[in-house]
Amino acid sequence: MGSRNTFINAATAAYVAGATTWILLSDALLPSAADPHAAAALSTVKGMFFVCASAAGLYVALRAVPHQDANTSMVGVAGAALQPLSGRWLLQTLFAAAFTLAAVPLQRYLPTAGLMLFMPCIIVSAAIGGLGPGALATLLAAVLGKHPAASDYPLHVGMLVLSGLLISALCAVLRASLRDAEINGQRLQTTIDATSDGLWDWDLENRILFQTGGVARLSGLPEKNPSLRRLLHAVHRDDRPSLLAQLRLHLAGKKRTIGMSFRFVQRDGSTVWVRVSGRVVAQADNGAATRMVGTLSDISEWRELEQMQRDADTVFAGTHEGIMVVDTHLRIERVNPAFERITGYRADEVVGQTPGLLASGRHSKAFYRDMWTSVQRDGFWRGEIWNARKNGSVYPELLTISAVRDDKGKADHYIGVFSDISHIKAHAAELDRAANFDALTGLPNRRLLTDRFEHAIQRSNRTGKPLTVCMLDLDDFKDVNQCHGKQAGDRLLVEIAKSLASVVRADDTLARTGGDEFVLLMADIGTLEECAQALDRVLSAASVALQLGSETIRVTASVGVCRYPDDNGNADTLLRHAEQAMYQAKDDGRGRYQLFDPVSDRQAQAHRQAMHRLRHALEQEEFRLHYQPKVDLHTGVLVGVEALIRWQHPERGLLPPGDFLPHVIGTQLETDIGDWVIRTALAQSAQWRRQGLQVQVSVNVGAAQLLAPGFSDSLEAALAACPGSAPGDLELEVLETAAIEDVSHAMDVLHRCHDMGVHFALDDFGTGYSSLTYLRKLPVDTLKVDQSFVRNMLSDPADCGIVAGVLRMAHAMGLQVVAEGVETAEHCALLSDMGCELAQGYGIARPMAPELLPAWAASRQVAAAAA
Ligand SMILES: Nc1nc2c(ncn2[C@@H]2O[C@H](COP(=O)(O)OP(=O)(O)OP(=O)(O)O)[C@@H](O)[C@H]2O)c(=O)[nH]1
Repeated sequence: MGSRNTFINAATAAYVAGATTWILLSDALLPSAADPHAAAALSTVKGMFFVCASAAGLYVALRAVPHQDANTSMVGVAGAALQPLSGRWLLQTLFAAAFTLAAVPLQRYLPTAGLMLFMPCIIVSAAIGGLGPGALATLLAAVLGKHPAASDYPLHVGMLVLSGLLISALCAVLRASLRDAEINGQRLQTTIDATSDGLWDWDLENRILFQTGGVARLSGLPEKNPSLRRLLHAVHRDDRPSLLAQLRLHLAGKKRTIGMSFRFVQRDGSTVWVRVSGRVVAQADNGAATRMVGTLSDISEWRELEQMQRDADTVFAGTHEGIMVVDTHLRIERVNPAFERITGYRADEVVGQTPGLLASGRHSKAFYRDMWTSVQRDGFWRGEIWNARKNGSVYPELLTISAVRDDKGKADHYIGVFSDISHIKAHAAELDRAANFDALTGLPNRRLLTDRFEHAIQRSNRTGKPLTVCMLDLDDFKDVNQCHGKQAGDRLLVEIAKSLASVVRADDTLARTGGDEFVLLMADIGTLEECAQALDRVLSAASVALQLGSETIRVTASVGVCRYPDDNGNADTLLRHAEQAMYQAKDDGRGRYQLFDPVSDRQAQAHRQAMHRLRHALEQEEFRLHYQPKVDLHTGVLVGVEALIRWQHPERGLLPPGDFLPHVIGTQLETDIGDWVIRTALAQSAQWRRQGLQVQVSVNVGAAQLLAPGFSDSLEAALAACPGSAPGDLELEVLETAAIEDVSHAMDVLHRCHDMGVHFALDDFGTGYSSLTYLRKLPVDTLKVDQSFVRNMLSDPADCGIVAGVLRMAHAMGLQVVAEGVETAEHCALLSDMGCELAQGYGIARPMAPELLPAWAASRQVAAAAA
């Protein structure tokens, strides 16, 4: 404000002085005019010059008048910015001096001009250099100007000095103002350039939009000064209507300012959030807005922060985890709704309190100390903790405490996030129960038993006291289910479990390991006598009675027992031994206990190994079939062969069936080997047929094989797989004892096979007890008289009588008879005399390899022909 007034005063004074000096000095020129016309013209020129000069001066002065709001405090800054200008003062001073001195000689040529001659020098020096050079030029003009004799010369000098100084002062002020204006302009530009914001100035009358580079930059438009229309076009389609609505409201005077956030869409499709603020600053007489100014700010970062804050607030409020913010004095600052839900405390009840409010009393002070130590050291702690709700109930939570650090790494506050894991714990307990305990009786199951077993063994090792392992299996429990229903069976199992639990000690383990199977681990039973007493208690507990209405159900149990460390194996071995002993107890009559016997265990082991080796032999095709001829006793001609299995053992050579077959009797392997024998015999029969030798092959079929499900189907398949042989070529020799094991089933199978064309012989006839009625129903074609009768028939009349009886009976039933065990020619002769048609035995031929049979058969043919 000060500089503005100073300027106006100086400009006015300079005008007064300059104009007066001009009038005085220029009027002195008039007498030099030759005539009155020339004087009048000169006066006109002089006046015009004055008008032009004063107009130019007025224009410069008005333009240079400092703005009313100019901030004088910035002059200092501007001075600094214009430092280079002040370095020129010497040059300007020298110029002023030289320019003024140059005018001195001109006085001689323009004597009438007088001191006026120096006015341009003064004005130029003042304009270029300001007060200093202007004053110097004035001084030099006053001192060096020619001294005319005119009486008013002192007045002229005085006017020159006064106007020179005023012009210099005016120029100085003018320069300072110009400098200020330039500095302010630069400052404004620097400020605008320094911010990413933009300024805009909208001339509504002329529809012109002035704007700084920031506006164009934020709008993402390529042109430097985009039009209002273009700008609005760059505004996001969704934001444009509200922006225009605001603008309209403001222009209509219904809103004091505009201020809103919106998005500019950039050329790559991304958006930039900006905030516009502005207002009308000028209005026409009718109140219509003529000018609006405002700013446009980049608020992308702010929006991002705002979004993050909003997200954080949403998480804080909406998460299922409880959150508490604690200050460095461990006072709760803030909690979220989930905290209130989980703990039952309202926010206003806990803010200002310490988290100790939630302590359940289940953790020691050391626990909390360690927890906070790790928060301080590592920045966080995570773990399970038991806390108490407002209602006093204690619950487990999974808690994470994180330290929030400031710029210097010092903890600013702490955030605790926790979730109530009661349901997870309950679920885990439930899973644990399901995984480790039997659902029906609640006793440990096999899985938990394994764990307890290890501990029991370790404990026995520690204490030196034996561990008694019992496996208990209820006898004929199936019958309970069948007679009384499964529910009754269940109830009995529960009763027995309870009863057994009541006779074992706390340290002992009672587990249910199967349907009606329990395992007992009893520690601290020293002598065998004590053991026997304990087992008697167990047996009597197992036969507890269950009252079902008027009925009483009761079962006995068989218990197998082994004792560690006498039986020094691991848990699996001990269980296996107890199980073997249990089966032994069952075999010995049930309702008793049996100590494990290592000898029978070794036999069982040997049996398992043999089975394994035999299975391998079958897979590796180590079995062979040898064939023993059957001949017609009258002609001596070969009529059939009996296939007999051998094992071509890689190390032990050819083994007879008695060395290996007993191991497989009654097992699946017996059936598998039997199937192999049938397939091989059929293939061999087909091969002989191709060689011109038609001979019936007999195959022994064991009871297990015959009665196994699907026997007739597999036989049919074997016959179909061997088209070169006829079903009549195959005879199955069935033991009499096998045929009577399950009569109706055997009968069924035999009939089905017989229908396929397969022949049957009843082997070892006479050793069983089959009734004649039953024998008649069997579809057998041949009876084989057991060799025990044949062998002794020569010496034992009783055996001879049996053979004769069998022969008579067979003939009466229309059956063939084959005598086995024929060892001598006398046997053959006697049998033949008795009417027996067929015979086999060492006296006729030993079993032989298949490739030898054709030659043997041929030799018999030759002998028969010769006879
Ligand atoms: N009620 C009931 N019966 C079960 C349960 N689990 C298995 N069983 C039956 O228990 C019986 C066990 O039979 P086994 O042990 O093989 O035979 P057993 O009749 O006891 O004869 P031995 O053991 O030879 O004395 C079977 O019939 C199973 O179906 C169960 O949870 N509840």
